[in-house]
Amino acid sequence: MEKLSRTLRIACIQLKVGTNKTENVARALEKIREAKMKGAELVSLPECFNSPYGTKFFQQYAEAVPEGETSKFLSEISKELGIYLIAGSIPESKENKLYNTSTIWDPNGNLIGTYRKMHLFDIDIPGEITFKESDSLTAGNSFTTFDVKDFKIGVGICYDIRFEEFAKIYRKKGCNLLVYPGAFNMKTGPLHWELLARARANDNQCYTALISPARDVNADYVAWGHTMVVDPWAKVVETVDSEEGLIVTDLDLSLVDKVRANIPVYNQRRSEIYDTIDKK
Ligand SMILES: O=C(O)CCC(=O)C(=O)O
Repeated sequence: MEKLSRTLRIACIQLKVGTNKTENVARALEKIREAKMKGAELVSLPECFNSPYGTKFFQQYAEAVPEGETSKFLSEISKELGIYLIAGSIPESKENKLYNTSTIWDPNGNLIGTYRKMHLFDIDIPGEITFKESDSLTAGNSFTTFDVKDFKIGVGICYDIRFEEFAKIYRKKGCNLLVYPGAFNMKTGPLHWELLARARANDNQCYTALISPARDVNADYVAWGHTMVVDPWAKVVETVDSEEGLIVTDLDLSLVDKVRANIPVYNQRRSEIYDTIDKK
């Protein structure tokens, strides 16, 4: 019984996302069912799973949370299947503002958390990729954690993974699993996606999962794919390529304990020194 609460079967869905919202949601529900059939207890969808990723789409696809239709389907499926669900993200509309928002559902279909992307993706690599989320989105300001068995899970979205302080706060809050629905691109994905997943897992000695949409070469924004789960040793335990796919894997907290005991960086930090210099 004790051991059971320290293992968790997680599923990460690398979903094919197109321009038809109804089809996107239906497809997500189908894949969530497949994950449940494989025994998943916690399922995660990618960033922007009901809408194409792009500033010009956010307004058109946005919904209120939890009043919108996508939330209704998410609540129903989590309850029907008795699973925890991190619903990647969707464009959320609230009081004339738009957010990139992840909703989290429990096995009774209750909304137990929402996370609004805190760091907006504004990038300008002339001649290659220019993207400015802050043209249409507002940033969130709060962290979101929730518990499943003995796991404490912290949620971030995509670009958030570049900010190591953000992940460190989750570690301080006691998280042992970080989940980032995300959609890197063909410029930053090849060098940075796996590097950042492994870096955050290594810094914080926790499991880290990154969940991308599948690659669509005809889309305005071409996602890198490569959904992956990394363990606290910073080892990639499972990954997929760029097509639609599903990872189902078991996480074990004894590995988190072991790594943290073997390499005690967390307790050896010299915060008193860093803080003084950082504040200057
Ligand atoms: O940081 C990157 O390279 C990609 C970030 C991104 O695509 C996003 O935040 O949605």
